[in-house]
Formats: sequence, C-alpha cells, structure tokens
Amino acid sequence: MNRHAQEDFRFQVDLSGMIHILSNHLYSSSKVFLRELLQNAVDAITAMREREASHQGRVRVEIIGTGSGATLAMEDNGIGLTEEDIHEFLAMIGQSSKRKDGKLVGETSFIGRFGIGLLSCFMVSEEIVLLTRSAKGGPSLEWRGKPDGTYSIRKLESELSCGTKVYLRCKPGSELYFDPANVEAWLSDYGSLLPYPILFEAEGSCKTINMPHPDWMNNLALARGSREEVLKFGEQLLGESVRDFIPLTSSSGRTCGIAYILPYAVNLSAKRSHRVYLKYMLVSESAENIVPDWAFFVKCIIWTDELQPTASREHFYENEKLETVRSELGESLRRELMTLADLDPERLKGIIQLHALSMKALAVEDEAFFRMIHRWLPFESSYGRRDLGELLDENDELYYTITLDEYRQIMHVASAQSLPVINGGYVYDAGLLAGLPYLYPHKKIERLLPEDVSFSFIDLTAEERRQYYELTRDGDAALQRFRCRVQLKRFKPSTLPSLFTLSKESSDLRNLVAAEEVSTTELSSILGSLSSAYEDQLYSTLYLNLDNEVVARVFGSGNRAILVAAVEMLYVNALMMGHYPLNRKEMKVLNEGILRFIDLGLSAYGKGGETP
Ligand SMILES: Nc1ncnc2c1ncn2[C@@H]1O[C@H](COP(=O)(O)OP(=O)(O)OP(=O)(O)O)[C@@H](O)[C@H]1O
Repeated sequence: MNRHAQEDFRFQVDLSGMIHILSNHLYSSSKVFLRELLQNAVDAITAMREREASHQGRVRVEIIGTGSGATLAMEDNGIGLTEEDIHEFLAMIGQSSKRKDGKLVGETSFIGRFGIGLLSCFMVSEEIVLLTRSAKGGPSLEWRGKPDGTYSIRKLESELSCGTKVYLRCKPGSELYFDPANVEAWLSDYGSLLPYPILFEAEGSCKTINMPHPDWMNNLALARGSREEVLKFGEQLLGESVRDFIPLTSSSGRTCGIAYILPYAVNLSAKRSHRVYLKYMLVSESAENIVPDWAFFVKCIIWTDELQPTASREHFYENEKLETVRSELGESLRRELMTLADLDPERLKGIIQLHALSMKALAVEDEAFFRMIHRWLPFESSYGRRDLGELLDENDELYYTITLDEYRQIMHVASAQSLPVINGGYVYDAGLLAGLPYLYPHKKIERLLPEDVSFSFIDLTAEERRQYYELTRDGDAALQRFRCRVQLKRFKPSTLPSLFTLSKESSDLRNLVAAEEVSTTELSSILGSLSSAYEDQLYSTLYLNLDNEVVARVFGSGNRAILVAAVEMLYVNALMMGHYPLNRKEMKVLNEGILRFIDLGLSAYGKGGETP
C-alpha cells in the first residue's frame, strides 16, 4: 500500500459483548427489561398524544405459555414505527427518536433518551420480534432483531391498528422473568403510577395493575386532609408501615413527594433509600441522593419530571439541578417540621422523640431549627432522661459536660446534690448545649469540669485535718505509683465513699499504659519513654468522703495497714465504676485486696472463721 494512501473503516460493534456489559455492569437486574419495554410503550403513547391530544393510550402485557416455552408480549397503541424509523432509531444502537434536537441533555416529554433500552430484552430472550404500524402511515411491519446484530424486516399482509407489539420468547435459564406472578409484581412496581391503563393478562385472567391516581398527588395541599389515604399509599408502595408523613415540594413544583416518617429509630449509618418516579414511572427504589443526608428518619416517595436519569435509569445524575432539588426538598421538610411545632406540638414531640438523633443532626447545622425544636429534644441528665424544655423550665442554672467520661465522674455527686448536669458526651449533644446560652441569656448555662464539682465539697475542719493528716499522707503515698492523689473531704451523698476525677492528661496516660502492656518489646519501650514524659503532669484525684460511714471508720481506726488496703481498693473500685479498664498493676491490687479483706474478715471472727 502507498505510504500516504488512506483507507477509512467503520467501527464494528460486537452486540453480544455490549449486551454482556449491559447485563453485568449497567443494570442491577435482568427484570429491568420490563421497565424498558413499558417505558417505550408509554413514550410511544406520549408521542401519539402530541399528534392527537385526545388519544386514549393503553398498554397490554400478556404471558403466553409457561416455563421455558413462555412468551411475553407487550402491546401499546402509541405512535408506532415506519420502516425508516426502524432503520434510524430501533436498529441503530445509541440513537433515539426522543431527544430534543438530537441532544442527550435538555428536557423532553419522554422518559427514554439513550437509545439502548431495548437491548436489555436480550438479557432474557434470544430474539426480539416487534410488530408495528406507524400513525404517520405506511404498511404494517414485522422486525426481528438478534443479539448477533442482525435484523430482518417484513411487510405484513394484514393491516394492524397503529401501535407496537413486542414479543419475547423465554431464553433458557430466564424462566423466572416470564413467571406470571413475578411479571405482575414487577410491572406494578414500575408502572402502578403511570397515567395510562396497564392491563396484565396471564393464566386466563386479566387485571389492571395501575393504582388509582390520588388527587393529592397533583395538589399536595390536599394531602393533609387525606391522612389515612396518604399513609396507606405509602405503606403499599414502600412495603412497610409508616408513622406519619410530611409533604415535600421543590420550588419549581416539578419535584414533589411525601416524606414518610418511619415508626422505628433509624441508625445514623443506615443506607438512605427513597423511591423515585420519573414521569410517574419508577426509576429507583433505593435512590440515596435525592434528599439531604440528615433526613434519615424518613423514607420518601418522590415524583419528578425535571431530573435526568442515568443510562441505567436507576439513579439520577448528580448535577446542579439535582443539588438544587435536594436542598429544596430538605428545606421543605424543615419548614414543615417548624409548622408542626406551631400547629401540633404533641405530634412533633412524638416524631422528635423517636428520631432524636437525626433531629439533633439537623439542629446542629441549623440554628433556627434548633430554636424551634430544642424543647422536645431528650438529653441524659442528673435528673434522668429528660426533655430539654423541662430541664430549662425547672432550673435557672444548668450545667453540662462535653464528654461521657466527665459526665460519669461528675454524675453521682451532681445528682446527690440536686445539681442539674446534662450529659453532652453523646454525638451532637455538646454542640447543641453550647448553643443554649444564646437562646437563654438570662440563665446560667455552663460547661462543668470534674474539677469544678469540688466547689460542693465541704472541707475538713482544721482539727480534722490535723487528726487525719498522717493517714491521708499514707493513703496518698500508696496511690503514688498509680499517679493518683488522695484528698479527704466531706460530700453528698454519704453513701458514696469516694469520687475519682481524671484529668485529660492522666486519661491519655492510662491509654498509653494500656497500650504499653499489649505491645511488642520495641513499641513498648517507645511508649514507655512517652509515658515517662507525663511523669510530672497532673495526677488524677481520689476524693474520700469522711461523711461515708465506712471511710469514717477506716480513718477512725487509725490502723495504717487497713487504711492503705482500703484506699487501694476504693481506687480500683472508682476506676471500675467509671468504666475505666484496669491495667495489670491495678488488677493485682484488686486481687490482693480481695484476699486481704477476706483474711481480715476471717481473723475478726477467730482463726477458723467460726462465728463467734
Ligand atoms: N413501543 C415502541 N413504539 C414506538 N417506537 C419504539 C418503541 N420501542 C422502541 N421504539 C423506538 O426505538 C428507539 C430505541 O428504543 P430504546 O428503548 O432502545 O431507546 P430509547 O427508549 O430511545 O432510549 P433509552 O435507552 O433511554 O430507553 C426509540 O427511540 C423509539 O424510536
């Protein structure tokens, strides 16, 4: 060949390879062939109605035969195809009659646009047979397409009415997709909201699969007045019970829906899944990106005609439009909750209590929302689990901790002294509580640290201090190796022998020591030198309560050995009460202490342990 001569070739498409890609990588299940056929039928009717507005569209689906001998036929009375249309659109992969100016983007009244949907039929059938007659005129035609890329066209003798009928014969292994019960269920899933009647015929019976189209779907203002109907609608489509609902609308009014409130608390990390209809055909039953993430307490049914589906038609393009719609639906949900706060606070209270976590997630982001709903948010407090509103009504001074550790350390003393302390250690709580002083500037709402609780300790008298100085020092010396100081005080409740407070540094140090114990030799020596860096840092403190009967007796006994053993045991006990894991040294103290006290007990009753 001449060096500069150029020969042009055409790409060849391996159709069976493409079908493999579609079935394995694009569609989540072969059942989507039904959706694609249904969508073509609906689009053909839409095209027909654009020519003739009064045209009454309908679709008929039929299963003929059973098992591997079954054939599925789907017939529409839509626009049909001319021979030219067949060559241009049906037989040309990627070509579609439904695009505006031939472009993939932009809006049309059709659901399809990619020109690949029909190929999905090859996932369940070796051949597509299509009988059609176009409303534009021309003969009735039979088209047969095969997955090897060949097709034939035959003019029919008989005159069909305008529209199209597609026949698919079951491919071995695809019997499942031709089973009448399955086909009926999937057709209902995809098409129950479609505006044209869908008739399903199999095993001698014929039924309409559409649900009655409720008025409130076209005018959401009516939804509130049709509560029972709206709830039933949701339960039917979502297949689970729902507790309540909130209508949603985008600003254009072209994306609407109902957010159903679930009757159970939903895990924050649970997958969000909403049911979305495009032009009243089901696009996705597990759309994640259509409402904001914080709305995880609702499952939505959404209908839209403004969003763009992806080629699999199972999701929507993450584009600017979707972003706007998502935030508008979120705004709509937020607004409705706020309206409820005014109109029906009890109903809102029920919803909030059930979905407190997501409500808190939303309130952290949105001050106005927090202001509106904060009174119903539940918190753990030294008075038990209470609504924030109750705590605010009952107290002019409120304290909160920001970690669970701090709360645990403070809680006993706080509740004994009727000090209102709220646990801010759970997710979102501290952030919300920190915002309270702005809402209630006349109240004292402050963060409380374990060290602050000491203000409610009563110091010993000078005489008592002198009396117990030596013993306190011995106790302090005994806990030196645990980097814990001992202080003798009086505090409430007297049933509490001791109170343990741990600073941030000593808490870090405990973690280091725990890591050191389970590490390899090299790592352990590194951790060891790290922990020695804490050597001079603040210790934890064990406050002993002289108002406690046992503590008073221990100090009153003047017995140094008993005091040391008791202090060590109270220290270990305080750690366990605070849910801190014991390290090896502490475990040893616990074991030895138990034995020592058994021994002491036995000695008190005489050598053999007999009751005196
Ligand atoms: N029932 C039908 N009536 C009339 N025309 C049809 C019918 N089914 C298919 N067609 C024609 O065949 C073309 C290709 O159909 P196909 O389902 O592959 O793609 P599409 O519907 O255009 O786009 P998508 O891939 O998004 O579904 C359509 O654009 C339409 O012109």
